[in-house]
Amino acid sequence: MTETFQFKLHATDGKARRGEVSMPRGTIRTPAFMPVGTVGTVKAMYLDQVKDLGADIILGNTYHLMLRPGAERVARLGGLHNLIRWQGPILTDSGGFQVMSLAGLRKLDEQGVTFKSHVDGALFHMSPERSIEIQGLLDSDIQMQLDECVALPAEPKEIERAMEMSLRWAERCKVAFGDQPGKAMFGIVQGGDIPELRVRSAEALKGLDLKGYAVGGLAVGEPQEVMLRMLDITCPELPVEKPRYLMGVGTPDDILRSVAQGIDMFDCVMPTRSGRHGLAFTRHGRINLRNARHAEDMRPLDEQSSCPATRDYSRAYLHHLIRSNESLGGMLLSWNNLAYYQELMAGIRLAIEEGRFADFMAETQETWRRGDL
Ligand SMILES: CO[C@@H]1O[C@H](CNc2nc3cc4c(=O)[nH]c(N)nc4cc3[nH]2)[C@H]2OC(C)(C)O[C@@H]12
Repeated sequence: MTETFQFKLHATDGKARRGEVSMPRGTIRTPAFMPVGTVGTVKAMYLDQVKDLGADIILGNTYHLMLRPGAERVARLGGLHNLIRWQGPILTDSGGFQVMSLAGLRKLDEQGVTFKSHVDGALFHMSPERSIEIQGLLDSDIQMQLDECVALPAEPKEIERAMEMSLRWAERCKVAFGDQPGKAMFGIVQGGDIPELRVRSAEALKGLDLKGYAVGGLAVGEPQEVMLRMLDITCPELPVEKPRYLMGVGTPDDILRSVAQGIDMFDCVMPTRSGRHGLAFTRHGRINLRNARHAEDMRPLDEQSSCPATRDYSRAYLHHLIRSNESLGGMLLSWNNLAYYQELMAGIRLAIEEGRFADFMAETQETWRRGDL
């Protein structure tokens, strides 16, 4: 832990990076996977479990928390860490993406976004300044700029307009954030699937000398190779000595291939959301426990795992729980999936330290292909 926000690179292997982010609330070992805690909870998990699995940081969402319980209320209650009992770092997304994907967007202009809450239809306006103010009220450790993420495919002119406005909003967020030594505000590279817009966005954000850089506008339905090509173009434009965060990614394969492009931080609802729907991620690939073939299979998901959900419960029981829509089914598979994601991250970090990341990636992908489900 440090009084200020620091990023140190310990090792590189090709473009893959092994580092750590140090902050007053704790140290984040990178490459890192951040479990998503949208409304102040990593769904179906106790945060002690999340920590014990190796997560150093979790994610919260400005959009959801401003609606419920409300940013000023969270501040009155002592901040998000105090309320949810998570003492490590928290990164909060700024709300723009959630407004586009969840709320009833009413207006988007230079001033910000005006939207109707998906909870009760109430009207809200959020400017870049208000987004940073809300993240401050939440006592967030890593705050994201307000940006406009355009769903792909989109017209180049539309992508350019959104990218340029996001740059202007980044400057306003930097001013609003001011100087908070133990915290960080990250810029977000936009530019869709257009290389020269990606480069322009990255270069302009680099000029703002921010503490970290996210790559946004991806994992919005584009093919994996398009996402990877945008990383291949964007990462070289970002400062080597600052952390890089790929928003909303992804599957285990997405993560491996993005680490290979130089990404340090990830978040995705995949392990928790798909766990609640019956999908298990394992060392041997994915298992859909809804499938009737598991109904009498008394094997656990993986008897060699250190995670009780993975080692001690039969597939037959998990199948029964998911088919019966019992809470315990989602709890056990969320536990299994987050355990698998953190085990994958630990394997990635060690492989980079030992200079064998390419072999680790190939072996892991081969194990998934071979299955043994
Ligand atoms: C696989 O999960 C689905 O895919 C989305 C994740 N993909 C994603 N790309 C993102 C881009 C941005 C961005 O450009 N800017 C800001 N501020 N935040 C972002 C957050 C993002 N998350 C999840 O979001 C929904 C709920 C649509 O389905 C999930």
